[in-house]
Amino acid sequence: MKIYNLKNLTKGEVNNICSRSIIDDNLVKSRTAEILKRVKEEGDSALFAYSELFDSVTLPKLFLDEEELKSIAAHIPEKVKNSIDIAYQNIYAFHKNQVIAEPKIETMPGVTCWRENRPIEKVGLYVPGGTAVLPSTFLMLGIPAKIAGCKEIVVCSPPQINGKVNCYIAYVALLLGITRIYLMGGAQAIAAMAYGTETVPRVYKILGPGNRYVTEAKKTVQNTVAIDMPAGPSEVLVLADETANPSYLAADLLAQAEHGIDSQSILVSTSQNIIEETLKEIDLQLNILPRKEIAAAALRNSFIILSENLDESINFSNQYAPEHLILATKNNEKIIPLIINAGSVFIGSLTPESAGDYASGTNHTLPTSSFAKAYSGVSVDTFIKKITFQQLDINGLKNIGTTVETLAEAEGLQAHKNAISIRLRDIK
Ligand SMILES: NC(=O)c1ccc[n+]([C@@H]2O[C@H](COP(=O)([O-])OP(=O)(O)OC[C@H]3O[C@@H](n4cnc5c(N)ncnc54)[C@H](O)[C@@H]3O)[C@@H](O)[C@H]2O)c1
Ligand SMILES: N[C@H](CO)Cc1c[nH]c[nH+]1
Ligand SMILES: [Zn+2]
Repeated sequence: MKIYNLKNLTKGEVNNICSRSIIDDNLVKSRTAEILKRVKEEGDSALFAYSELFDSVTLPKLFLDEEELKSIAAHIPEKVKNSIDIAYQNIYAFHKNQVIAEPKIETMPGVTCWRENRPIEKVGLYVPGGTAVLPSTFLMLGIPAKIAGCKEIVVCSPPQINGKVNCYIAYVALLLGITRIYLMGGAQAIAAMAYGTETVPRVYKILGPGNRYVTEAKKTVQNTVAIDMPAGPSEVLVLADETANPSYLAADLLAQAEHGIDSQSILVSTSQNIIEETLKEIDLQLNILPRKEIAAAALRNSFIILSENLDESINFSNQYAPEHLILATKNNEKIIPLIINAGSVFIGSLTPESAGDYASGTNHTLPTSSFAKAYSGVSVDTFIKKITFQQLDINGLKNIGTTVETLAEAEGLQAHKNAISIRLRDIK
């Protein structure tokens, strides 16, 4: 991990770190563009070809149906099944609470305005399955989609080496009432859902995290289809003072580092001692991880920042806008109101980020690459459109009439004015 002293960094260097320019993505951009173009032009045949190229499987067909999912799901170990069920309940409870009907507002006597929720009819969920298969992500996307009431839910996930999905993904599908999974990953899956192919239906909005190819593809197809947000590769920023526990800090930094070679883990601390102890802990813990090569590569893209005081640390964090922010200080409660940009926040030494990744209830599909400055993580709202309604009665038309006529005239739009005047004449 690179170590910086915040007071020695120029504004430009801080900007550079915060822009994630450490990850060079020109190659990813050109490869992704090529994949999108080919799927758009060739449809299914490109999808079969990319499965062979990237996933090393020759697929007989591009999806698994309900019967196949049932037979795969039958192999799920009881312990994992029970844990998925508990995670499901917590995620469901947290998201169900997000459905709020707004009251109607009478802005003037006789002028009533309100908004109603409508589910997006066709959504496409991307469930990552490259270096690790993530049934937890399937829960994070599928539960709010179901609560929102989306009619058509298309799900894509990369095929495993046997040409199927694993039993956890199959089990979550059945739990959610999803009866088909399309076997495709990466940019080609995003292209299929954005443009449609002979087999894969085109959707109105694509949601879900993924690696750099997936994220780049989602960003590119935005002139055709809506997306949730750029989500991935994973990141964490830990704010720690001298009271933090270095072994917990190391564990949390490594948890995100093991996601992928391009993950980023950042420690910002006011304590030189905590930094040194955390580095020692990282060495110890890294060596026993099965995915140590991946985590070690991610740590080479990661860094530690020594800051003078907590205010400086918070400013840096707001500028970096991390996907996950962990607060490991003696004054966490005071920091909370100062957080402006973050995807999701984990407070105190007993709140590991892994809890939110799997089961506490909050959504783990979160904005990365500083997009937390403008985007929220996935929620029921991500699957909903809000339609505004209004109704005027005679009183309302009389009350608002002159205002609208005057403004229409000021804009030189006579027909707009007439639409009011013609009615006012009738009710006088
Ligand atoms: N921000 C979030 O909300 C969030 C949540 C969960 C996971 N994630 C991130 O999702 C990512 C999952 O990545 P993953 O790779 O394990 O799975 P993935 O499913 O995102 O990607 C796998 C696919 O990538 C494509 N691919 C791989 N190498 C390629 C290459 N060289 N050229 C073109 N395409 C290629 C293949 O088609 C493969 O099927 C991780 O980066 C993780 O950090 C983010
Ligand atoms: N940390 C990831 C979001 O960046 C989510 C996840 C899934 N499984 C484990 N972690
Ligand atoms: Zn994680």
